[in-house]
Amino acid sequence: MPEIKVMDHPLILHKIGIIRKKETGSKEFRELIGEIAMLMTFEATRKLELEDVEIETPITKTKVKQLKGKKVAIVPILRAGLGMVDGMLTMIPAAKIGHIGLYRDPKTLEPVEYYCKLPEDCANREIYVVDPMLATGGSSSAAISMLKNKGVKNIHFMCIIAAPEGLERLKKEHPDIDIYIGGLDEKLNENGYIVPGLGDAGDRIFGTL
Ligand SMILES: O=P(O)(O)OC[C@H]1O[C@H](OP(=O)(O)OP(=O)(O)O)[C@H](O)[C@@H]1O
Ligand SMILES: O=c1cc[nH]c(=O)[nH]1
Ligand SMILES: [Mg+2]
Repeated sequence: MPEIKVMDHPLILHKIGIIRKKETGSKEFRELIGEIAMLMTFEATRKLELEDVEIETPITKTKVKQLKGKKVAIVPILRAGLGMVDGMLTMIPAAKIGHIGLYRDPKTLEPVEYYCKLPEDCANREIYVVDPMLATGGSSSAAISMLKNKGVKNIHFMCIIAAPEGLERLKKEHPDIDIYIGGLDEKLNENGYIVPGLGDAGDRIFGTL
């Protein structure tokens, strides 16, 4: 069963409070996005399957748990999704990384694709699509459709802030994926920005405001 989970861990909520502040500068913003992504990875990977394997400690033989089956790939939606990758790699260092380049046309709010490079074996991996912001849902829905067109089945989506409108769209267009959200906000404004939100995540991460 697909899972939709809004984070409730105090460390995650505290850090989200800091990135919302308009006076938080790029350096701190970028560091916190990475830390939040790292902490959210704990929740988002809870369903990964384990198997028992026999090993030898320096003392004796014993059984330990190891991750079973599919390997992981992280797929950030450029640019802002890049800010989440290093934090996630701290938790899953062997993950492969795919990149999907999309920007949202400021007038139409429609996603415009400009890049796609995925691991060759992505159809056999557990895929984590990441983007700090889920606003109308256009970008994340398009990215997930691109992956499905390449035969990827096990898709999880992780974002730090979501608008209800984007969550509804994603649930409708991709009812089969897990969705992990740091904070679920009130609404979108007339320009398609999340309220209260945190502004433009990509610009704040890369200092291009
Ligand atoms: O849910 P949506 O309405 O599609 O909006 C969300 C998208 O908008 C932002 O990207 P942006 O277009 O600002 O590109 P950037 O990451 O290069 O800044 C954000 O990082 C998402 O990708
Ligand atoms: O509030 C928003 C909406 C889309 N993209 C952002 O970076 N922020
Ligand atoms: Mg942006």
